[in-house]
Amino acid sequence: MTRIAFIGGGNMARSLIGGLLKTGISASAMTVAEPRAEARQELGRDFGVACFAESRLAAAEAQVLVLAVKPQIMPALQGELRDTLQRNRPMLISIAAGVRVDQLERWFGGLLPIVRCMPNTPALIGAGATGLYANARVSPPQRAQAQHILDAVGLTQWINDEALMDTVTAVSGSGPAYFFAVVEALEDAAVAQGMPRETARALAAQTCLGAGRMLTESGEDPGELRRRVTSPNGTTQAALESFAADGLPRIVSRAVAAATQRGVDMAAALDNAS
Ligand SMILES: NC(=O)C1=CN([C@@H]2O[C@H](COP(=O)(O)OP(=O)(O)OC[C@H]3O[C@@H](n4cnc5c(N)ncnc54)[C@H](OP(=O)(O)O)[C@@H]3O)[C@@H](O)[C@H]2O)C=CC1
Ligand SMILES: O=C(O)[C@@H]1CCC=N1
Repeated sequence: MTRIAFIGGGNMARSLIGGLLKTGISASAMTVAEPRAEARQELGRDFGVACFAESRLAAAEAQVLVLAVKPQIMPALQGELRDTLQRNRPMLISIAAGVRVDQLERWFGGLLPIVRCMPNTPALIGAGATGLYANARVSPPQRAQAQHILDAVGLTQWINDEALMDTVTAVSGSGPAYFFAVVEALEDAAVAQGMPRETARALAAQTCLGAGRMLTESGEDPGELRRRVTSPNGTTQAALESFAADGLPRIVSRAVAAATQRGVDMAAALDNAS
């Protein structure tokens, strides 16, 4: 039985643990390191996993360590995990935004198999999207193991060029927030026209779900699906012309560029600090 230790028991770790339990992995195969006593209690109660205040105790028997702390915390883990890593040589799976494989190798050891990945919060309901990148030390079985862990919470895509991991973060890692922001704006627009907020929310949220399902289930091009909604000189055309006049593609591309750059900058800040 492969033992998996989560270092950090916050939102993303909870999503992954919940997903893994649903695939049939036993709670006894997982441990969690989490400094907050209340969070440890909740993890134990909700998932039946053993929780520890100290990372080295959670990691002691693990073949796979999922590093699920905030990027700024990552360098501090090296002291806590040094002995365990030297003894067990586990595979590391980092989910931290921005943090590069060469940084992980520097902090935790260049000989370790390391997977850098970027999931997203819909992982909580098994509808996540994750990009994964592996260093040269990751063997084919370890690659399959990492994919199995992330497959438990949704779709996975291997990325061959690590520089694109910041793009993954900007597109699907942060992406759920963009769609929530669009739903908020749609809702506000409907309310401004006199619609009750609950009605506006229900219509906007179901439209988001329906459009997403059409896209993923039909396999059709989004442009084609858009054209099918758009009657000549109809209401959709009026809205899309307004979007075009306001420069929607440029707005989106600038936002994705800003998120990508923030990932790069977050990693650079860690270079300067560590
Ligand atoms: N939220 C998102 O949408 C996504 C986040 N990510 C990445 O996932 C990572 C975790 O994010 P998220 O789950 O949202 O964050 P959370 O803050 O919810 O979880 C991180 C947890 O790690 C704990 N922690 C802090 N220091 C240590 C330590 N030394 N040892 C063990 N645990 C520690 C924190 O405890 P305490 O609260 O006491 O500090 C907290 O419970 C981040 O690196 C983020 O970039 C990736 C994809 C999507
Ligand atoms: O905002 C962030 O930095 C994290 C990474 C992707 C989603 N949330």
